[in-house]
Amino acid sequence: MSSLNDAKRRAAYKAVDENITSESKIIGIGSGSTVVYVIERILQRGNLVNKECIFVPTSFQSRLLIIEGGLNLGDIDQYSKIDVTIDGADEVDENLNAIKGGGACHLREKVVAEAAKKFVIVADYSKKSSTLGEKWKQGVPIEVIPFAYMLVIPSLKRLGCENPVLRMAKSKAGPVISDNGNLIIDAYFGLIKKPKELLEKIKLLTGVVEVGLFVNMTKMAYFGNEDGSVDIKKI
Ligand SMILES: O=C(CO)[C@H](O)[C@H](O)COP(=O)(O)O
Repeated sequence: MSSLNDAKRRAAYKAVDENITSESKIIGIGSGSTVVYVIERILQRGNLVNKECIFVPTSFQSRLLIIEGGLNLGDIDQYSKIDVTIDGADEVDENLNAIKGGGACHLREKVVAEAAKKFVIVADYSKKSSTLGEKWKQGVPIEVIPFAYMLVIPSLKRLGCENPVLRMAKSKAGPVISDNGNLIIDAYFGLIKKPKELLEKIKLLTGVVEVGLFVNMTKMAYFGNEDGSVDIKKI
């Protein structure tokens, strides 16, 4: 296994071991490659423990992971109070603010994170930074209503992004379509010194559904390191 995948797995395993306790009955499951290891660890706990729990997905991908693992699937409409949500991130700063949405799932991820008493991030060492925008140069993922994307692009330029890019699909002609039927614009703003301010400004643009800036939401982050250790940061 590559050192990056090993780091993801170690972070995910530790986060599951320390945060999914016998009290955790409703559990939010994030999206992305690190979350695959979260499910792997949950399955290792065995059916006897897992059958007492409901798992709420944040995407088509995590819904499938839950179903394929034989876990109890729940929807946010039924379970709007979640004990703990564990998710990955594209970049995490020293205050545990994060950029998310590299997998275009940040709308549902934010809902499931906000519904949780505790939101925990799992990531490898490459995601840790002091200021957002330092490592993740692809830009802040912004989910927009298809009808409005041509309006949102110039608005993002006015907010300081030089080159907002409509995310294009890799194995399909045309744009990435989110699980909610929307488009994704990636907007790089350089170093984001004031993430809350930027989030509020983007959120106010007509046509924007959700912004992949998670500000003041994360309680704990687990970072797998190259040497096999895991750094834990708490707020
Ligand atoms: O926000 C996300 C998806 O929308 C993911 O959590 C984020 O992209 C990190 O993914 P990975 O664990 O594959 O690095």
